[in-house]
Amino acid sequence: MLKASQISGGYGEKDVVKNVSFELQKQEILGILGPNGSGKTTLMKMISGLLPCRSGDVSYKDQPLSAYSPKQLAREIAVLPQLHSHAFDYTVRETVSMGRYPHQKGMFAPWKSDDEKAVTEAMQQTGVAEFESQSIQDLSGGERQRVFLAQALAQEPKLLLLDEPTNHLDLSYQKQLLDLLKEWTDTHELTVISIFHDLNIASLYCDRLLLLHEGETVQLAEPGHVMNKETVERVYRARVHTQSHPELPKPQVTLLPNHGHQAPCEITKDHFTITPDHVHMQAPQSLKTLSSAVIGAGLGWYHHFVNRHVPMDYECDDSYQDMVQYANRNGFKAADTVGMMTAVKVEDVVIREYEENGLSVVIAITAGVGNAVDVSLSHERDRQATIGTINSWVFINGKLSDEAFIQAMMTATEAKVKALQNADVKDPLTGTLATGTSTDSALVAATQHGPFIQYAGSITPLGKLIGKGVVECTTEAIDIYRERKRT
Ligand SMILES: Nc1ncnc2c1ncn2[C@@H]1O[C@H](COP(=O)(O)OP(=O)(O)OP(=O)(O)O)[C@@H](O)[C@H]1O
Repeated sequence: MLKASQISGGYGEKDVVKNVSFELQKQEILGILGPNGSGKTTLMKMISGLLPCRSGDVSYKDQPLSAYSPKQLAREIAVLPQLHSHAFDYTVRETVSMGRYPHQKGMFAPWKSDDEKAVTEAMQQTGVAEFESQSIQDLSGGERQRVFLAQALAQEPKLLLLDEPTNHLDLSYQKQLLDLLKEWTDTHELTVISIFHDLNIASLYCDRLLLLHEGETVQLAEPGHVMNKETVERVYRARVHTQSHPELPKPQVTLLPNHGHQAPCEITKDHFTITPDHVHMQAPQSLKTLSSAVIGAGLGWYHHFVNRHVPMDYECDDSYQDMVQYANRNGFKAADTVGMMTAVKVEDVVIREYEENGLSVVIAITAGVGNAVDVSLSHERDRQATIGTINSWVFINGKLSDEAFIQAMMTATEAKVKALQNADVKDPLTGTLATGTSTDSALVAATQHGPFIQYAGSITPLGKLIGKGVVECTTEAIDIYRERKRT
């Protein structure tokens, strides 16, 4: 399709774009990224033939751009430049209709049904049909942007060149526009080159990214290769964190600002309140949390931690909503709360502090073992899970890496299993040693201040504290539970 071979060019004596090469695949979306002034717009002008290349060449369908007349080129390639504030006093329909000019033969060519169809379809798909009789001067920046996109689409190009198309668009229209472009690459065999400032949007929608720095190619590859922490930090001179998108295998970049760091704090037993209804730990500030709770599950930052007592026969179609309402009713905002449930009496919770070598943790366990399960034989059971739960909370005064969070969870789970073995808890169905109950839940939360803790496996300093603490607290909680059952 379009091929740029070692192109250099710019303004005056200076080369702004230096030795850039790429070959477009048909129907792909290629994103051009780079900091301000890195030469993105200049490159786009060179690709579209607006600015000549000082060296190298651009070809389209194996012919140099110069071999095409402007009208021939306009039938193949549409350009949507950055939106400018000035606009002529045309109606939306008139503006979109101008996109048909390259397809018309002669100055006074008749308006054909193909033209009408292309204009109507483009206006409908970009959501501007409702404004068709209005002057584009009376539209908002985002609406105007969509009108010019409609004009470019009405042109029915094979290649669309866009300069920051989502500028001025709200979240919903950004998504609509890019979903539409993606769809057109399939349905209309469209190929797209687009400049983006938003790395995350570019990563989500582009097949490949061309990252520029001072006019040179840093990388030309799939988003997963281009959007790595080191490259982005070096080129954009900003601290970032990269992680994967929650639904797609596409990297996403988060800025790490200099401000907003929380003051140091330390979790102690004093932060816990115990009522007949729940155990509540209110942290002095949000804690980074990994949990399998009913609400606030997964990784996040939370302020309130609630272990709620529910009756043995608790049944609810939507325990998530039930827990949200419970949190809100009790004055903990659900969005700021990790909430678990247990049928055991919550005043039997065992809470202890452990400290060694400058590390400290607080562990809180409620244990009911009526539904104990041997996980190695659970495939033989057909009973539904009922409430009878070991809820394990591990609060860490320290700054954990992601791997330390996961290892802390593993270590706490291994320690829980060991406590069950020590207490000789059996799966009532199989008569074998239990490894947990059918509805156990676990939480690891950290202040993210103080010593940096990279690992939390069983033989690390933190792992040793968690192992000892969880075994001791779980063992005691099981003893209390059994004592209550006996009396
Ligand atoms: N018409 C021009 N005449 C002279 N220099 C120009 C002209 N247009 C751009 N430049 C310069 O060329 C360099 C690259 O500009 P360009 O607009 O291509 O960057 P960009 O990556 O698109 O930037 P931005 O992200 O800010 O839009 C800049 O230093 C700019 O000042």
